[in-house]
Amino acid sequence: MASSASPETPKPKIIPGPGGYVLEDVPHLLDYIPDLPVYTNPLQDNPAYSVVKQYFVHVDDTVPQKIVVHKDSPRGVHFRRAGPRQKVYFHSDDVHACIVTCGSLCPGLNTVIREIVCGLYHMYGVKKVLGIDGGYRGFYAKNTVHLNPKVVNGIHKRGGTILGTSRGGHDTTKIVDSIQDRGINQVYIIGGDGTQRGASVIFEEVRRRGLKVSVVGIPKTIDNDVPVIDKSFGFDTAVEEAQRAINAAHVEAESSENCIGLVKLMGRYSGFIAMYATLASRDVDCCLMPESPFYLEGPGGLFEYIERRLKENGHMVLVIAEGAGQELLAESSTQKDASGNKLLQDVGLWLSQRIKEHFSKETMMTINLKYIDPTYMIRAIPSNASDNVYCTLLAQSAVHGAMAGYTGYTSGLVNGRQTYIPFYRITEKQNKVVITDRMWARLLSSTNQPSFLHPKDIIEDEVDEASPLFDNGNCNPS
Ligand SMILES: Nc1ncnc2c1ncn2[C@@H]1O[C@H](COP(=O)(O)OP(=O)(O)OP(=O)(O)O)[C@@H](O)[C@H]1O
Ligand SMILES: O=P(O)(O)OC[C@H]1O[C@](O)(CO)[C@@H](O)[C@@H]1O
Ligand SMILES: [Mg+2]
Repeated sequence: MASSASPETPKPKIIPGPGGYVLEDVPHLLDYIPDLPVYTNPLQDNPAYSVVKQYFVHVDDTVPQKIVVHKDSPRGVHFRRAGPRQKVYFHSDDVHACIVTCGSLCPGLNTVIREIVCGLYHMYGVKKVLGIDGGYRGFYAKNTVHLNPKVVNGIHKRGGTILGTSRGGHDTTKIVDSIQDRGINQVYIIGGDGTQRGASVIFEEVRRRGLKVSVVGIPKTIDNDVPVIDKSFGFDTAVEEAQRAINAAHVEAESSENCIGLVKLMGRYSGFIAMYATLASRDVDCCLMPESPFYLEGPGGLFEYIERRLKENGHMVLVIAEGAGQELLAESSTQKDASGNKLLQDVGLWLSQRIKEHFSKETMMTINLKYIDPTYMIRAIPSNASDNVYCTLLAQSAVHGAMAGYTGYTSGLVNGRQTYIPFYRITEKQNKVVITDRMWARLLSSTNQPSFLHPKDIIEDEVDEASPLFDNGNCNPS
């Protein structure tokens, strides 16, 4: 169904209220297709929900972005609370949904696919759900697969994505042509920051064409670099799996004299995996991340610290995120992957080499170094129990929002509540570890590593820049 849409780029829907309250609302199909037929939500007749008090989310329910406030502070930015609405804008028989997974693998992708299919089927009676094969390019260059609860049963126990995924290949016109030609009216797009940027331009094109199509993002990434949300699904599982590599490094290091266990972990631009794996392990003596510059030689440098730790303890464990210290490598790479992400040099191998050279040439100390790079092993696994529950809630929230006619949003957890976040808030920046925050101080005090920084080197981050993992008082109460 098409209508006479206004061609201009949609403006953010900012709704002010008393006391400095601001709702950063998400678009609705009614914004550009007036007079849409409205239906009663079929959930009201679903026996599973018959005893739930106030099952439907109140139209005015919103969730604050910041929950730590002062008594005089303004009420601040809020997002629309996710969940089922009393009225829906799709008749179940008319829904033709599709699901696509893009970017790299992440534990939980299959769980989200499963729960979107089952949510649509069991909660709303929707029978037509297509899986798009192989990421964005699958819309126009690959086959599709029909999904139903039987097809997706049990897939949450498997790593990877049953739909396949890819980088690159985002051609907005071809993708929206495919959506239009196939009569798809709900598009569920699972992926990281790049994917959400792709979803945002698909939504804009859909809106420009005036199509009755809800475009919904579900944020995934083990790197946790998607802003605003508490954390991305798969992160927890990846951190848990990284413990196995750190444990092995510790066992090796403890077993030989002057032994260094060095572990490289994923994290291209953000060091969350390295930081959380370090904090969880307590066996790590030093954690290096892209957000915290370091140097090797001289007073206060890494070599001096390693030497001290070996003399004190006889062994040590180092964790380095793959994006750390890239500026120190002689040749920094200018190569990019198909999506435009920087392809990095192997900082783990480089650091191993530099440490070995330093101790053989500059000191009388004989060292042992055991290098472990678990690479894809931390993400090519099924999600753990906590991520599985998280994926289920994200997927169900995504479905409720699309059925209620919302579009152009990412389904995300903010301060422990499911919300709908407008795409522009998700795509405007990347989430990074804030090294002026207490959490980094906690890490420094747990490892006793040097900070490699002087207070004068630190440019104050604005309070709003702080990562939700630190700032929201939920995942990591300060
Ligand atoms: N600015 C953009 N506009 C349109 N499409 C984009 C944009 N950035 C990335 N994409 C598309 O999104 C898809 C996934 O992007 P990318 O490979 O960067 O992974 P991601 O979603 O960031 O996940 P991760 O980084 O966790 O692997 C690719 O198909 C890519 O072409
Ligand atoms: O080799 P691939 O599949 O492009 O993935 C590598 C990247 O994926 C990520 O894990 C993001 O999921 C980055 O940390 C890493 O650099
Ligand atoms: Mg990314």
